[in-house]
Amino acid sequence: MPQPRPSPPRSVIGSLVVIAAVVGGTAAAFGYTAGWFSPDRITPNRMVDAFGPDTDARLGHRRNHAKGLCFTGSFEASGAGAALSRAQMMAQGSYPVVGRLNLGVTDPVATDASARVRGMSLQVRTPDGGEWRSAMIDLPFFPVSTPQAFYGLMQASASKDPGAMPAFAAAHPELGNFGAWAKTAPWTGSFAEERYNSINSFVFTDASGRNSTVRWSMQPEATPMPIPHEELERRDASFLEGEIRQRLASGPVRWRMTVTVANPGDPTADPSKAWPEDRRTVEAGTLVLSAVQAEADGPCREINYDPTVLPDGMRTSDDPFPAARSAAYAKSFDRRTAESGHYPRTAAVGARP
Ligand code: HEM
Repeated sequence: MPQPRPSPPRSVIGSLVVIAAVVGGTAAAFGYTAGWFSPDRITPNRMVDAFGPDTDARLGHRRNHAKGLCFTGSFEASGAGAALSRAQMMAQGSYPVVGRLNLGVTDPVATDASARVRGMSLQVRTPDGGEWRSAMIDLPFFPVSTPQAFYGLMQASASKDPGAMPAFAAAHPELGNFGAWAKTAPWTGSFAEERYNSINSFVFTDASGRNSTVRWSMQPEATPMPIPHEELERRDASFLEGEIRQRLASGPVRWRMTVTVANPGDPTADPSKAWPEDRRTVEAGTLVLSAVQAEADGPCREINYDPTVLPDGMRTSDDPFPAARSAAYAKSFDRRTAESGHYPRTAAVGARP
């Protein structure tokens, strides 16, 4: 008869219980993050899925702001921004930039005239190893107040139910401001004539440890020339790329970086609310765009312009968007890099006429 096995000592049982709890807890945490336990939970995957089905044309491309082109240049810091942030890119000097001009579309071959929203993404690197990434748009404010509402907006706009959008708009009156902007804001014929805004707020910390909550904008040196939308519709599908290449033939294109400081009580957590016009501003420097490159082969192709990648002296604020954006951009990045075979390096699909 086999000998009964001696019982394990109490300390071993205790360790096993702890390990089981840790393993079980970790699995539960993964399950929770993946949304297995709560069908209504918004996960990064669901957020990215909400931009629409992965059609063949989209494979390998960004799941939003899918059409764009890369650029290189520099950020010429005036030094004035050092009053707000100790980040090296705010100290007077010239720092290399890899950026991306893009359109707020989910289809990489959408026509330029179909995109109401244009974007600019930047990566600035400094000799101390600091890195600043930003993805801005030419809207003055975001259409909705929270990431959850943005998800709801995408679902409502994709819904076959004719009542979905009116119901969403009734529940989110801030959307009316976007509707008014989209109807009345002039269209221009150039990426160079747009003002690009951070929309989200961030916290800058100066050398003495003082914090300021800020938003920033890239203000064009070029004068915006309004063009009727019907006229843009008659231009070729990628007229914006052609225009910026032509403009660059006569020299670099510039924007001034303006940092706006919130007053106490300003809505720092709600990007659908613009701050009053009279807020303190600091001219931090000039963005110089010197050359553009097709995205397929360009230096921005593999950059994830995650707005939470910030140098020492800058951090996220109480605005919930950057964290939600970071999670969604990572998912989109994972998908598009895994599908890179569908987006050949030598064919500039995004720039097809
Ligand atoms: C929760 C809200 C948001 C979600 C889920 C979202 C989602 C996305 C995704 C999935 C991408 C593609 C990322 C990649 O593949 O690298 C993207 C790109 C972009 N988004 Fe957002 N976004 C959000 C809010 C915003 C806001 C508030 C702005 C405006 C400041 C913005 C501006 C941009 C721009 C300019 C790009 C292009 C970035 C690039 O050039 O790589 N997004 N967004």
